[in-house]
Amino acid sequence: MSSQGISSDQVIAKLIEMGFENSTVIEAVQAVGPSFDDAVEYILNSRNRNGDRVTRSSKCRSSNAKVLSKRALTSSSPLGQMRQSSMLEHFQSPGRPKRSRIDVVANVSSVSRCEAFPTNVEKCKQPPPCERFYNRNLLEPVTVYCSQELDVGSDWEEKVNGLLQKQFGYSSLKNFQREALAAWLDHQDCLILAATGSGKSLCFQIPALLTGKVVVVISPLISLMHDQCLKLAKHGISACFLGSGQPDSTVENKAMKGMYSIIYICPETVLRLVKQLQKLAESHGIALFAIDEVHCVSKWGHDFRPDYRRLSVLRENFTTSKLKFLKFDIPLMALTATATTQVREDILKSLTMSNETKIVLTSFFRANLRFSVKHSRTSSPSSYGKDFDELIDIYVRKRKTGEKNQITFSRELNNASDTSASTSISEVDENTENDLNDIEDGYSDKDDEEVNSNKKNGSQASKGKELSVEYLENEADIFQSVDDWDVACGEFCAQYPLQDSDIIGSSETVNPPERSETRLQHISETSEQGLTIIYVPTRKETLSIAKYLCGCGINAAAYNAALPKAHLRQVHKDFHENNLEVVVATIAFGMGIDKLNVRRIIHYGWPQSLEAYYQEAGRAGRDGKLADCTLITNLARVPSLLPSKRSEEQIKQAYKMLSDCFRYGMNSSGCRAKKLVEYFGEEFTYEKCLLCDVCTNGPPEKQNLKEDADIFLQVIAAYYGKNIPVDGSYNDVISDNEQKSFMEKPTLKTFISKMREQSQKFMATDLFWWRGLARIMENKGYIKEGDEKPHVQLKFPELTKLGMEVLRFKREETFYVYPEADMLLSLSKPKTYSTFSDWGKGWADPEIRRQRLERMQFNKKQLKPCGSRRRRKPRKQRKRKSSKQNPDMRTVRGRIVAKISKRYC
Ligand SMILES: Nc1ncnc2c1ncn2[C@@H]1O[C@H](COP(=O)(O)OP(=O)(O)OP(=O)(O)O)[C@@H](O)[C@H]1O
Ligand SMILES: [Mg+2]
Repeated sequence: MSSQGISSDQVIAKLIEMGFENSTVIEAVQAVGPSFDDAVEYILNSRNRNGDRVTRSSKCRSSNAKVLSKRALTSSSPLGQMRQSSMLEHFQSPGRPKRSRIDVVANVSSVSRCEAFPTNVEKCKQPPPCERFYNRNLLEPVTVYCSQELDVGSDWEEKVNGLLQKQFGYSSLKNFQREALAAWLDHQDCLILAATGSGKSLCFQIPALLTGKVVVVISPLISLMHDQCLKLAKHGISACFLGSGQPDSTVENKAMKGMYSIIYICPETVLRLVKQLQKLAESHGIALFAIDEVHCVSKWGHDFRPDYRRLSVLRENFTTSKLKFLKFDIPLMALTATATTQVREDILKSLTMSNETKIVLTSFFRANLRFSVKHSRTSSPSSYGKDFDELIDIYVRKRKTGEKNQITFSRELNNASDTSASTSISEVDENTENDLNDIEDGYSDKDDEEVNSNKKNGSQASKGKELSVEYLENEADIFQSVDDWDVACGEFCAQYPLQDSDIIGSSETVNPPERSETRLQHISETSEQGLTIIYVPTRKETLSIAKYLCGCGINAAAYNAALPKAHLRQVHKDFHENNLEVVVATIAFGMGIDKLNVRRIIHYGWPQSLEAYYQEAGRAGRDGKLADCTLITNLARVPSLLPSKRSEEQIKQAYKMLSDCFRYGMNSSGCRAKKLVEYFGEEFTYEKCLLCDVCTNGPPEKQNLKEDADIFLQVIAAYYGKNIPVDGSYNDVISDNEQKSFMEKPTLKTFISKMREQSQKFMATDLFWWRGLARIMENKGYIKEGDEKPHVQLKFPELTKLGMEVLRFKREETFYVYPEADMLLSLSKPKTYSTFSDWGKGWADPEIRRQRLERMQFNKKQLKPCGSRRRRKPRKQRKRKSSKQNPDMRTVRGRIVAKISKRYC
């Protein structure tokens, strides 16, 4: 026993735990006796005695060692709880003969990353810089010297795998992770495009563990940073996050002193801390800059953050030319799960990533996700009962009796949605009554989607609030600020020992895709109910749906950026601790969040893009088990662009993205997973996913729509006065004198009225049929949008050259196509009268007319008290406006036909 009251064995054990070599420790204890301080001193001095390199930081070594030894003796937690994985353990092959000892120190000014890692991953010529240990309470960095020269060699991967196993509990790296790490070892910039839940985070976490240098991760949301830090801490890795506008700079100061292995930071803060980060690079070394969710860089992406665009400062300020102590530019690693080819190019350019940037691309396909699309009105609480019946069944009816339901919907939030709830009962009838009219409204003459959106949101706005773009923007959570929580920063110290329960995921997390049916055998179903996230477009809907579900006995909570920050944190906490069953959220929730047992994602209403949709759907099934991604939306309504500040260019792009999303929903014949991955530019190697609604139910029957297509082409050609030339040389560009002014341009609806007028057969064919057919004909290249302004759905159809040729030469004998979702919907609409003319004739009978008028009067009266006047008014306005725009409406016949057809539809 020493004077400090510990035995030689205890000192040896502690020193070994700290990562010192066995033989070195024994030698030291034999030399100085059972004194922890002296043994550390002895080991450190022995290196100097051996004539190893001494550098600046060696001056503070002994004080650091003292701090460490003091902590080791006083800390109640075992030392092991403070340490990160030892470089030695990962690089030294067992039984390998010892090499000369090298004193490696914290000052990395003389030790570049290349010294720690070879350029060609064949041979490591230099040792790694150092390993740092952290005291959980003091968070003092302590330099521990690696006593052996490293030889990473070609088996670096095995060593990383060992580290993976120990630190994370994973058996091996995935292929794309291996590629990304190899690029980083080679000092290359790297753009990683891999599916949601594939494990991208590991690509930037491993470098921190390997080098002992700091990894700086740029992340868009505090909740995401928090989530990742928490996970790292559980895996024994110290991390912190730095948001913007922090009143207390303690964590930031510690971070800039290199006290955390991984620093999560928002883009604004990176821009502010460039100088400090340069100092950090000099004092401790920065292994890499990771830009997570890098699609936020791109204006063409779905979640553009202007500050992300300024991240080119990373390339400008952390190069060898700028920082003389660097031997290589600090590599950039950019990661995302949702980037189209255009977005990828924009990322590379905006971040000024090197020309040799390695692009690591994996399949975007998530084999265990079951995609489907369903139709619903979704516009009011009256739809909830039908739409969430299955969900209620899952959570409530099947729940074991006696289990107490915990309602997490707070009183204040409850009050917020009272308005919508109070109208729900009276709206049921009204909605049923007006269903068809409402559907027709979805494509009105005043069909500017943005305007429609304002109208829609406006009707949802709380009473007393003025309807303004700002208010609507506020309503929709279009742009999520980084400060989504009530904390600006936080630190997470490594926690040891690792519990089994802490090891999240397994090597089976993502099943490698395989061919055809055998693939499905790997996807296990689970009986657990798991969690559900319902994504809705507006904040108000988060509240009303959460309230509805709570009323049904589900543990549901609302999440949107306008709710109190403390509530948002609580929801996150409850979500992670499985205290919630359903989170009803705007886009503010979920990006990057890794929760294994999310069993279903429901999009209730149109998402704004397929990127957003796929990103949000990607929260499901991260345990590799079967999970559902359902889009429930009003297929009869053309989706609208939620208001936001956009440049003209961005508006065009936003419409394009929305239109792609709309077409995804309308698709009735192609595998949904295939559509999604192909959207991201991937060639889908399987024929189908075998899981989605289209794969399982099969496509609808093909129909020969030759006659429909012909009349459609004819009325367009007739309008533009096109005498079909004999040689079929129709020019796409309408000459100046033929070109009508914007206001005069006929809309799709105008052409539909013409077709109804001209053909007995098509008199009763409704809008959705033609709308769907117009899309199909547009895809075939027969017609095109004639307006310069972008639209989600073709609005001003014009003939193309091909369309003209088809018409002129009657090239196609048949026109077999799969009717799309809205076309099928129009077929399924209940029709009171067997034919349109039957219904029309009814007006001629005085008794029938009297009854109908009475009913209309009655309905009008009924609608007034339940707030439907707001809904009716715009319809009247539209009629007036349309009569100005549409010459047909000026004639009595035109008006009657339009009125009757509207009533019918
Ligand atoms: N090598 C590996 N072996 C097994 N599982 C792994 C491996 N790497 C990562 N994982 C698992 O992958 C899961 C998802 O990881 P991560 O959060 O990094 O995904 P991501 O690709 O960033 O997804 P997102 O795009 O949604 O942010 C983790 O919970 C982890 O369990
Ligand atoms: Mg991620």
